[in-house]
Amino acid sequence: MSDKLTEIMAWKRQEIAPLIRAVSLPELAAFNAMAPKPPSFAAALRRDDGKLAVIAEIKRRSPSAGAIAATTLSATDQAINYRTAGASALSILTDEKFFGGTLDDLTGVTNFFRQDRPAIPCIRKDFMVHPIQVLQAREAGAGAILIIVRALNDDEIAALFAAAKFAGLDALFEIHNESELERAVKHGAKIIGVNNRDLAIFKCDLGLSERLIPLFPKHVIAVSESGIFTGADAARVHAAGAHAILCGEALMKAPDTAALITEFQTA
Ligand SMILES: O=C(O)c1ccccc1NCC(=O)[C@H](O)[C@H](O)COP(=O)(O)O
Repeated sequence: MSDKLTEIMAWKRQEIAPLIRAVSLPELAAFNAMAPKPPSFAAALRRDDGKLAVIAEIKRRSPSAGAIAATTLSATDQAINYRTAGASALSILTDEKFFGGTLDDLTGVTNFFRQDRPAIPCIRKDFMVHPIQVLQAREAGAGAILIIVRALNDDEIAALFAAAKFAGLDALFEIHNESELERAVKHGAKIIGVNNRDLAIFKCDLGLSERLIPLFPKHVIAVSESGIFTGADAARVHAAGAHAILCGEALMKAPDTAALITEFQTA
């Protein structure tokens, strides 16, 4: 791992160091029992009609694209736009340094939608390394966390996944090659996403989803992430077996969000 992800992970470990304390599984379970239950992320990704579910990402900037939206963009306004346009779930980047997001973005969005039915689930999109971030995600109303297989050792993955389960959260395992897929499956992942973006050179290749998704165990929910801009792109990964796509830049910049989501869903 010698690329942007290495730099981000090094920063993340430094950023959360002052917050770290032991977080036990009973503590997470107790919090889960008393907090309002978040809508199921996993359930939202399997559509009854067989169409692609769209996880719409709120992303103000990124290392690969630079500025995507104004720093002043309201995450809640963007979430309302996505929901109205037909998104099945939301991905909310909470990393500030590289993506311009905050945990408050996530809290604001989940609070806004708390009474809405059907509820829309949110994933906390951040670089998770310690169960304290899982507790933060649950407190902020997320329904899922991200586990980037390549960035973590097996003990860290096991600790994060156990924390997520006890906190009542789903986990999206992100992979980029066959050996990472094998590791995700070994950990019992139920939702696996192929990141089409090579984080060393920032190039997206949908061929990666086409290569890896057909290898997923049948019970796993398959997500294709990054570099999806058109209905034709969505059709490629749908044909490969994706249940859902995770899309940021294209949706953030779309002049007509509903039209693009419909294009993705009907691909
Ligand atoms: O997007 C980046 O530049 C990036 C760089 C380093 C680590 C992660 C990165 N992206 C995180 C993501 O997973 C994407 O935001 C997500 O898949 C959506 O991608 P896109 O639709 O291409 O905006």
